[in-house]
Amino acid sequence: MAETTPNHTQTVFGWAAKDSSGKIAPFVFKRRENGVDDVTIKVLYCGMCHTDLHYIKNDWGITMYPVVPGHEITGIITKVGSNVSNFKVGDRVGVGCLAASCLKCEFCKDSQENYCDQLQFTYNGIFWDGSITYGGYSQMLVADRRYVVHIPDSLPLDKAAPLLCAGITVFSPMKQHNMLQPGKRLGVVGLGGLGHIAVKFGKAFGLHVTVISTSPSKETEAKMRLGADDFLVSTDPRQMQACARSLDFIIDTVSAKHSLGPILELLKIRGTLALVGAPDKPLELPSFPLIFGKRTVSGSIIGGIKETQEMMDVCGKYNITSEIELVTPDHINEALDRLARNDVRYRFVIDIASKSNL
Ligand SMILES: NC(=O)c1ccc[n+]([C@@H]2O[C@H](COP(=O)([O-])OP(=O)(O)OC[C@H]3O[C@@H](n4cnc5c(N)ncnc54)[C@H](O)[C@@H]3O)[C@@H](O)[C@H]2O)c1
Ligand SMILES: [Zn+2]
Ligand SMILES: [Zn+2]
Repeated sequence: MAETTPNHTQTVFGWAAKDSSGKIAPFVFKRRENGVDDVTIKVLYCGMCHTDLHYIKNDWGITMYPVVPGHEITGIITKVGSNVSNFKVGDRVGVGCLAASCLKCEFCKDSQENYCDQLQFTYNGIFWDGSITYGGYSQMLVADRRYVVHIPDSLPLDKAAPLLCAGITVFSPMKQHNMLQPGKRLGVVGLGGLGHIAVKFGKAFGLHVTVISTSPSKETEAKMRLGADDFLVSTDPRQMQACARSLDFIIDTVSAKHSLGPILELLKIRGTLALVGAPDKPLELPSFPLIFGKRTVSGSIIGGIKETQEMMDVCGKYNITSEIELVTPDHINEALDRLARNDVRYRFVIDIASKSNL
């Protein structure tokens, strides 16, 4: 589609999945010319979110191949359109999951574009001009100014990249449920890309943080490297029962089907479980832990752009970044395999600029 759109004349090098095999390969494609509301970004780094893997493998049955994944993008502005006043050439910026929304509905007007029903994503979306969007596993991006954020000077662009999706995805529900101030007890289920940033936010905001994981091997690191206070092995009923009714709020970042019952029992009466992980199979919701504990299960998708900028500024203030493993574009497939095996501490980030061309 992009190839047939008239003003899509800029040739870009990137990396795409062409089928559901789980592999990506070099891919040359076209992007639109920089419009009046656009900025052009030289992509320096792109985080590898588990959502990329879901799309690459067509886990959710909605992938439009070829798909150029990547929505944790940082880089430098190289061009700005005539309507752009809040960015200039040379600015350090980031682009997350959002590429377009209707700009008119109640959610767009209230800076909650992420709940607009016409929302289009940075990849595998349909832009306003009808073209398919291609993401950050590529050397250059053209983005509408309304979906771009500034990166504070204090944050390195590689370690800041995962904040654009993993960071805002855990920050937004934590904020909504008043978990940005000290005193409360937070649970984090799944210690991957999203989960480890939730632990960091929890500690920065003075919360007591309990990690709930299937992997006992992660305990030492969770406590020593990330500062978690407690660690529960979710498959150990004794440990789980000993902590029943102890947490105010739990964020569940697990990417595959798992049981919710034992997790819900950890919540205090009237506590909330926020689901952000997106398994391809439905989760079973047992009614007893809900009715006996007056508990709530909620969901949340990324965050709006205003909130993303707020989160970025908070990260600048508290010096919060992702723990990353930097990979060159030649090693994306190895990184995808490791991501699928849950073997990552805690986010792969592609050093896009390490490869000058394909
Ligand atoms: N709601 C949103 O806006 C949003 C945004 C980004 C990502 N996501 C989704 O969140 C999920 C996590 O993303 P991520 O990038 O942090 O992934 P990740 O692979 O870095 O982390 C996932 C964690 O889940 C654990 N896990 C996997 N299978 C498990 C199982 N069966 N039981 C228990 N634990 C298991 C892994 O060990 C890992 O710690 C993905 O499904 C992703 O698509 C949602
Ligand atoms: Zn993501
Ligand atoms: Zn809208």
